[in-house]
Amino acid sequence: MQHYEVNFDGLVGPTHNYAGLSFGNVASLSNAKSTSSPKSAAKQGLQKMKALQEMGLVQGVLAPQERPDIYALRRLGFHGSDTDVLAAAAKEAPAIFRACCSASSMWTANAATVSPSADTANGKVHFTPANLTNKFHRSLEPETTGRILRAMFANARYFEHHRHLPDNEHFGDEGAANHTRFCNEYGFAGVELFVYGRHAFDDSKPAPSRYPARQTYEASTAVARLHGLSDDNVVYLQQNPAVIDKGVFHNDVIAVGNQNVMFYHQEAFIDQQRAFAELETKLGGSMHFIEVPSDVVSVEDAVSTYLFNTQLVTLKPGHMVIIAPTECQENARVAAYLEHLVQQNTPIKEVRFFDVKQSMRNGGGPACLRLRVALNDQELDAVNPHCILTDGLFERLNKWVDKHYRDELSTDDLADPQLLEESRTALDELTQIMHLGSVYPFQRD
Ligand SMILES: N=C(N)NCCC[C@H](NC(=O)CCC(=O)O)C(=O)O
Repeated sequence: MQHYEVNFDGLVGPTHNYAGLSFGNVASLSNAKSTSSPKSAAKQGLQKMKALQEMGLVQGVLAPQERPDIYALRRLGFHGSDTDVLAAAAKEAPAIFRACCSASSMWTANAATVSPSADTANGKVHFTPANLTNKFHRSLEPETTGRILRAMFANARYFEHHRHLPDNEHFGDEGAANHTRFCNEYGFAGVELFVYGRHAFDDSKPAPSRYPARQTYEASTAVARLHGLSDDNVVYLQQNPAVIDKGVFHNDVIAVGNQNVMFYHQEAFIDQQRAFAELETKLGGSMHFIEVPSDVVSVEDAVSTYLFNTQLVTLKPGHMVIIAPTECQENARVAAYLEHLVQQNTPIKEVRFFDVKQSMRNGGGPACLRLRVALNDQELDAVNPHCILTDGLFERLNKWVDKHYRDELSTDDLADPQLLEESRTALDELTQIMHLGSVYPFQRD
């Protein structure tokens, strides 16, 4: 049997904009109110997907969500026609309105936590959409995420879907951005590392003081229980609160893992020695722990370049490639470190750079844009085939973007009723291209 790690990248939605919504995410705040380009954002994402497909990897696509979220605005008391709702919300509550327009579902590392069948008690692939409670604009995502995932992974023989955790910060869950699966081979049972920012039910434990810790220990343990993981294949590790306070709002901003490689910054964790020893013992194989020292790359450089928000993909046994944003190339210290890294005797042999600047300006690097799902070939056959990138789908999606997306969008444009119409028309067509059925609220009224 063959095994694959499939990356499902988020397709950037038609309302991609910079509204400065994410306190604790340095890029989001510093680019607030600048003009975005939804068209180039979507195309940059598609180019990355195509490049990975051309490297011989199986590449998937995850559909964006409907925005502006008229339904959220109606729940908040705005009423009348859709145009009335948009106008009143934009005028009376502009900050809430902008939050309801975010295209943040593009960062599919936050869509869900996924456990491959080799790790779970019932031998199925398990999915739990992330509740994303820490940010209002992101808390609007989980219901539709759940519907889209069910439309992509529909076969109950292979796939099990859970409801997102209770919508409360005690169970704040940010999905795969804080979850890394290690294994010797994708098809073998692995060890799932859950990284959390704070304990919600124990105030005596360390926590950041400036910026929020979005993922709680209690959320991580709940997901592990839902997925039927055993104590023998789970490790928990706390993020260093000091780096959260420097802008590391998810673990994937300071660490990335693949198979038996853990690439991370010296200051990423607390109690790392215990956790790494446990990880190695539970994996029953030898791990490569590649630590980047602070005097070579500072946390600030890691945050501004997204050195760790890179994808680490295996092209052939023992040959991994880092998929990095061009920001890493533009920073002399980070570029020099990467050049040095590929000459060391580790499985990381190459670096390839990609321009995902439209996403980076909101704090989303290459790793944020993808959700990893390890599958065997029977499971892959059971995935909705219209969500797997082929040359044909790539071409079709590019044409679809050209037809429906704006070249430029400012936050003032978000109240334009025409934008809502354009977004719905685009998504309606997309559900036909990707055979998703009626996953969006406007299709279900
Ligand atoms: N690291 C991972 N896995 N994901 C990155 C998510 C970026 C996202 N940015 C935003 O939501 C900004 C939207 C705005 O400001 O308009 C966030 O902070 O949740």
